[in-house]
Amino acid sequence: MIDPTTFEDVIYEVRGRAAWIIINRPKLYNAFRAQTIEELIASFKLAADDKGVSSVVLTGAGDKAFCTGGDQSAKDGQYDGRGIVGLPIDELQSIIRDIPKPVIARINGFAIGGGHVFATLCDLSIMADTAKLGQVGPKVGSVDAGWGTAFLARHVGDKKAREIWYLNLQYSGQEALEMGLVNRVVPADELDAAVNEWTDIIAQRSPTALALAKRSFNADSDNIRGISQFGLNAVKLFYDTEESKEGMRAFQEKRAPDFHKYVK
Ligand SMILES: CC(C)(COP(=O)(O)OP(=O)(O)OC[C@H]1O[C@@H](n2cnc3c(N)ncnc32)[C@H](O)[C@@H]1OP(=O)(O)O)[C@@H](O)C(=O)NCCC(=O)NCCSC(=O)c1cc(O)c2ccccc2c1O
Repeated sequence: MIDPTTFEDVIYEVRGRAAWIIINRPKLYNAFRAQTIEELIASFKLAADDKGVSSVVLTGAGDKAFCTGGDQSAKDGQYDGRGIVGLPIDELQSIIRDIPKPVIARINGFAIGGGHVFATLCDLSIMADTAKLGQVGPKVGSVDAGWGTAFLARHVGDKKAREIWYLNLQYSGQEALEMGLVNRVVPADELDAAVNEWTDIIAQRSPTALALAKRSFNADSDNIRGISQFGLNAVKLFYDTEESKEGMRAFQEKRAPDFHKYVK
């Protein structure tokens, strides 16, 4: 039996017909550690099993960040929990796809690194005009190869996905909208109203039709799950290298990383 009141890193609330799953580590810009991922998985299981819930909202606490990916202060090579890289990140990514209910990313601030991948995986994304999206993997010695790369390219096109991963720029709501990465951009103070409007509409729709539509969209990209598993196993080896650790240390020490000696 999952008891969300015992969660430390995640707030789980049912608001009307929508389950709100809120990453609650605002001081760390809602970066995740292993425990956060476990609580997120548990939250999605609760939402999946609750017949009163017709959609899920994934978001971050506060106004600074949606999620900025793996907690670099909890990482020394691998992360600190179970799973291939010390995070059951693949289980969480799978449940976002497999839950037979639409998942809406409420992008209230930075969606960076693994947070960017979550936003990519959600069925729909509504973004505040003050928020920013971007990838940092090659800047910090990491990569989410699969959902983060190949699935991103399905949304924004191959060239744009490569730009996002190779240059690690940050993109505004308007740019994210233009590249097809989000569905809607609204003023920050209208974000909740926009999310509620969509969860209310979804609550009126046939749950079975929605579940079948979601499964059919997923079927066309399910091969990426295999790429993702392969990528995760490769990243596990990468995390133990000095090259990857240089990226992580540079972020922690607030300096630019020096990767020059690793050029192939
Ligand atoms: C989000 C930022 C662009 C914000 O920059 P800004 O300059 O505005 O603010 P600060 O950098 O000073 O950040 C404020 C404050 O928050 C802390 N913080 C932010 N992000 C993190 C984080 N991820 N971990 C720990 N702490 C964080 C920061 O240290 C500051 O704290 P102070 O105490 O000093 O005030 C910028 O912060 C940024 O780029 N953050 C992201 C950094 C990052 O490296 N993210 C992880 C990338 S790797 C990853 O997420 C990942 C995800 C996956 O899904 C994977 C799957 C498979 C394999 C690998 C994966 C993987 O590696």
